[in-house]
Amino acid sequence: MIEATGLTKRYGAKTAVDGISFSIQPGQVTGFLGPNGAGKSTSMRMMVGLDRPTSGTVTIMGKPYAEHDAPLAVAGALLDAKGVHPGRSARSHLRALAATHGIPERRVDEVLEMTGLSAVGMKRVGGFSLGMGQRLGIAAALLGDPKVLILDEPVNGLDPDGVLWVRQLVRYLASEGRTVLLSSHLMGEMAQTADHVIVLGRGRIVADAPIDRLIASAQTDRVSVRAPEAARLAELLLRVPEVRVEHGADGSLTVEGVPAAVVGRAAFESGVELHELTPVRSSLEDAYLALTRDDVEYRTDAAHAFPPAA
Ligand SMILES: Nc1ncnc2c1ncn2[C@@H]1O[C@H](COP(=O)(O)OP(=O)(O)OP(=O)(O)O)[C@@H](O)[C@H]1O
Repeated sequence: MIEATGLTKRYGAKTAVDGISFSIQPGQVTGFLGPNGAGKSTSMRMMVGLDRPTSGTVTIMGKPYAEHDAPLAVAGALLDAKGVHPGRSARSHLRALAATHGIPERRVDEVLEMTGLSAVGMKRVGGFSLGMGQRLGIAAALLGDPKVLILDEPVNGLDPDGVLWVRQLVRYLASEGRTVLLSSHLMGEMAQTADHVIVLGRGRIVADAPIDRLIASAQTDRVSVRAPEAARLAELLLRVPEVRVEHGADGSLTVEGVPAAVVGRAAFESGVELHELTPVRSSLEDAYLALTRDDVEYRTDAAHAFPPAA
């Protein structure tokens, strides 16, 4: 369990984390989401004592991380996969880490095996790909067989196989009763991995909820429709005041503002033939974008970023 109370971090005039409180539960995967600069990494660094809170507290299994006798057995973190000496081999890096924490050497082989790095354990880390570096960072986080895993963008740089591996690994670790917190900007991946999400915006919590509830909260009436007489159907539907209709490049219509039953009835009563009538389910991305619309620090106005070709 990770618990924060009034957790705050200021860097000069900048408030990176602004008095947040939360409780991250064992036995599930919690996703940490938020736009660039929202304060996710700063919060994670404070959890493992790499940054000192300006005020407030964060504890892991009931105590600040640094106060535990065997901290690597309490929490393992992947925060900066580049923080390894490039001249060292993966194995020697992990052996040194194990030795300083009283962890038996056979555990090094176990984590190399778990992360698929056994074959390259003797290779210099400087020659590692981004994905191999991420795997080594995860291996280091797992070294102490910790109760809590804190992973900052673990799938960054991984190929689809690696992304799937991280998903299966963290789900397995959570099923064993561990607490797993991970950040990612990949909403589709997060939707398949997390049970619960905490969304930050400008250092504050904008949502803390089970993922299903968050996605459901973004559900709107949206229906995908295909009809041979699409233009006529659109004209009919637009007579209803709250309806908006978008024409897709593939000839489909997306109808917003009324449920599928209303669209179906309107088509039926007017004798318009339908080939498809599908309610469009909201996604984690829809929910996330709606929640963080006002909290994006570095915004690109798409209309200006991509001017229409002359
Ligand atoms: N050492 C530092 N000194 C000054 N400002 C910092 C420092 N570390 C972070 N910040 C600022 O604090 C804010 C939060 O940064 P943080 O890295 O925690 O965000 P994040 O949510 O992890 O973003 P990203 O998704 O881009 O990784 C940002 O505005 C950042 O510029």
